[in-house]
Amino acid sequence: MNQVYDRVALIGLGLIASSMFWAIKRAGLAGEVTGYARSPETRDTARRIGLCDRICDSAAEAAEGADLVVLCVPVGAMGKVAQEIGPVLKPGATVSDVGSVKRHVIESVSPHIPEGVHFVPAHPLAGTEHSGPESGFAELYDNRWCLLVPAEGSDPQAVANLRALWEGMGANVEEMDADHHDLVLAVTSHAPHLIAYTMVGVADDLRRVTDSEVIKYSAAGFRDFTRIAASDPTMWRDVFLTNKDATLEILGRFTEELFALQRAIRTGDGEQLFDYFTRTRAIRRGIIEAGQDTDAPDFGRGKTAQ
Ligand SMILES: NC(=O)c1ccc[n+]([C@@H]2O[C@H](COP(=O)([O-])OP(=O)(O)OC[C@H]3O[C@@H](n4cnc5c(N)ncnc54)[C@H](O)[C@@H]3O)[C@@H](O)[C@H]2O)c1
Ligand SMILES: O=C(O)C(=O)C[C@]1(C(=O)O)C=C[C@@H](O)C=C1
Repeated sequence: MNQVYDRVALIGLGLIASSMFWAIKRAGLAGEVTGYARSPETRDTARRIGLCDRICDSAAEAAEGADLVVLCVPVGAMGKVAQEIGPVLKPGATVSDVGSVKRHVIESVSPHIPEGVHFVPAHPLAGTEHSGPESGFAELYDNRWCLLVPAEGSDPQAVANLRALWEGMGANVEEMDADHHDLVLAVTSHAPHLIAYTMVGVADDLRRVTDSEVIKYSAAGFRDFTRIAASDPTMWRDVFLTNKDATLEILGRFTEELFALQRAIRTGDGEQLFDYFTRTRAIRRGIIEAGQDTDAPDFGRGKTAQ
C-alpha cells in the first residue's frame, strides 16, 4: 500500500480530476476520495461510473475533513471555489490545484486559505482535447511532468506529500516559480493553442468562401491542429484571460517571426527560409536525442531523428 493521504477531495470532475481519481485508485494513494461537481448531471454521471468513493452535493461537503483538496475547475473559477471551501478546511490540510496558469490562481485562491492550511499549487503537463467526467483514464499522467509551484517558506512536508501523490500517479515532478511557469507555458502550450484555434478558424472561413474541401483533405499536421482546437472553450478562454501578459509577449514575438518569414516568401529569399527550417529541425532532433519526447506523434519520430 502506497497511501499518501487518508482523504482526498477533488472539486470539479472533468478530465483532470477523473484521471487523478483512476490514477490514485490504481496505486492505492488515498484511503477515500470524495468528489464534487457543480452540475447535478455531472454528479449523476460520476455516481453511475463509480468516479470517486463518495460524491457530495457541495464543494464544502467534499472538502470537509479532507487531508488534500485539489481544485480541478477552470482557472477563472478557482477563487470562487476556494472561498466556498475555506471555512471548512481542516487545520494541517493541504489545498492544491491543477490550473494551467499559476500566478492568477495563487492570487485568487490564497486569500481564502485559512491560517494553518497549506497551499501548494500544481500543474500536470498532460491532457487531451476531451473534457468531462467520462474522459479520464488512469494512465494520463504516466511519464508526464507535473510542476509544483510552492511559495517560499511552504511547509516541506506538505510539498513532499503532494510530490509523492503525483509521482504515485506516474508523473515526474519538478518545482518552478509561478511567473516563470506562466511564461514557459505561454510558449509551449498557450500560444500554440491560440495558433491552432486560429488556423482551424481560417480553414473553416476558407471552406465557406470557396466551398472547397479544406478539412476533408487536410494533411496530418492540420488534423493535429483540429484536435487541439477541439479543446474545452471555457478552460481556454480562462487561460488567455488570466495569462494575458505572457501570452501577449509570446504572440508579439511570434508575429514578428511570422512577418519575417512572410517577407522571405514574398521576396523569394530561399536561403532565409532554409536556414530557419534547418534551425527548427535541429531543435526537434535535440529533443528526441535527449530522450525528452515521451509521446511523439508518429509523423515526427522516424523522419527527423535520423
Ligand atoms: N485539459 C487539459 O489538457 C488540462 C491539462 C492540465 C491542466 N488543466 C487544468 O485543469 C483544470 C480542469 O480542466 P479539465 O480539462 O479537467 O476540464 P473539464 O472541462 O473536463 O472539467 C472541469 C470541471 O469543472 C467544473 N466546473 C466549472 N466551473 C465550476 C465551478 N465554478 N464550480 C465547480 N465546478 C466547476 C465543470 O463542470 C467540469 O466538471 C483547468 O484549470 C485546466 O486549466 C487542463
Ligand atoms: O495534449 C493536449 O491535448 C494538451 O493540450 C495538453 C496541454 C498541453 O498544452 O500540452 C494543455 C494544457 C495544459 O495545461 C497542459 C497540457
